[in-house]
Amino acid sequence: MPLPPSEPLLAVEGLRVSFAGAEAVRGVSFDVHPGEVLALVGESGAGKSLTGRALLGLAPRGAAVSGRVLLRGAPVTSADLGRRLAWIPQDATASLSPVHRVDAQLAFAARTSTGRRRGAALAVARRALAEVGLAGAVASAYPHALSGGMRQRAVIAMALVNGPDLVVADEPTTALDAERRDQVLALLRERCAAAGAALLLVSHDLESVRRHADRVAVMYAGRIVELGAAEVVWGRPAAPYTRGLLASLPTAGLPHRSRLPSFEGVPRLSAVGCAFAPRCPRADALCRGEDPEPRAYGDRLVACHHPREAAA
Ligand SMILES: Nc1ncnc2c1ncn2[C@@H]1O[C@H](COP(=O)(O)OP(=O)(O)OP(=O)(O)O)[C@@H](O)[C@H]1O
Repeated sequence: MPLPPSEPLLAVEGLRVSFAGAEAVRGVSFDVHPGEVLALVGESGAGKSLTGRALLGLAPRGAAVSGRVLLRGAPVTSADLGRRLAWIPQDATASLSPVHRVDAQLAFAARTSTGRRRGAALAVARRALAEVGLAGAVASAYPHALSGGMRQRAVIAMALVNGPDLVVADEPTTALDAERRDQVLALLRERCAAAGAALLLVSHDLESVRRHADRVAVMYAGRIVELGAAEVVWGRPAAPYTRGLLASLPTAGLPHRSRLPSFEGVPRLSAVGCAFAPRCPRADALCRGEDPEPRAYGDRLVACHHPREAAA
């Protein structure tokens, strides 16, 4: 069912994930719109994967999760996973079963969550595989007979086999070299667009995100610090953390002296104030005393007491 442009496909509201009282995701809110590519970026440990997993109901054992996740206005349930919501985990190709043919594995996915009959499910599976360029003998091979790139395509076909509204892909290309990474992401984006599915891309690969995302949410220490259209956030970052993150790109074109001089140290999670304050060149007493809430700053959201737009 098509949605009015203003109504989000997915609404994440105040998502929190903690382990034994220690919060790893600290009140994350964002929307995903139909058909868009939204990237969650940030350095290792920022809480990107946990956010992606928790919103699908796949938080690891021992995690306490709170907040609301609405799909087309209704709370997400376990029945949505594999049907309206698809998940491409890190190292997804390793999750293909070595003892079943690729088309049979997709057919299984197309049967269990939809109630299709065996023959219909196999036809759907083969069509999904053909759409990513895996047809004939390749489609009915065992995973070990396929190249790494072919297995990646099979994983994309598997995610899309039931026509989901949203695909959540967690670092889908980490194991690949830069050129293959880009090809796989381009294929993933193209197939999602063709199927009318939105894509939530969890990634620390900033170069790929620059090319493939419509919007970007930058995470730091369990919070979103900046969220907006990719060309806005990448072209004119406003949060000091985003600017530092982009300066770490070799192609960002910033003179070395304009890079964040204090991009060292660790986030401050237990104390009051902004978690980035110990590393931030703009931090003052307000930053050390009060954690900034996300608020509108021009055409984006920024959680910073002293946002300042700067050319990247
Ligand atoms: N099962 C777990 N038990 C305890 N802490 C966890 C668990 N999973 C994640 N964490 C903690 O939560 C924080 C966020 O983890 P997460 O995997 O979301 O980071 P990330 O931003 O995806 O990083 P990366 O890019 O390295 O995957 C980390 O500090 C991590 O130590």
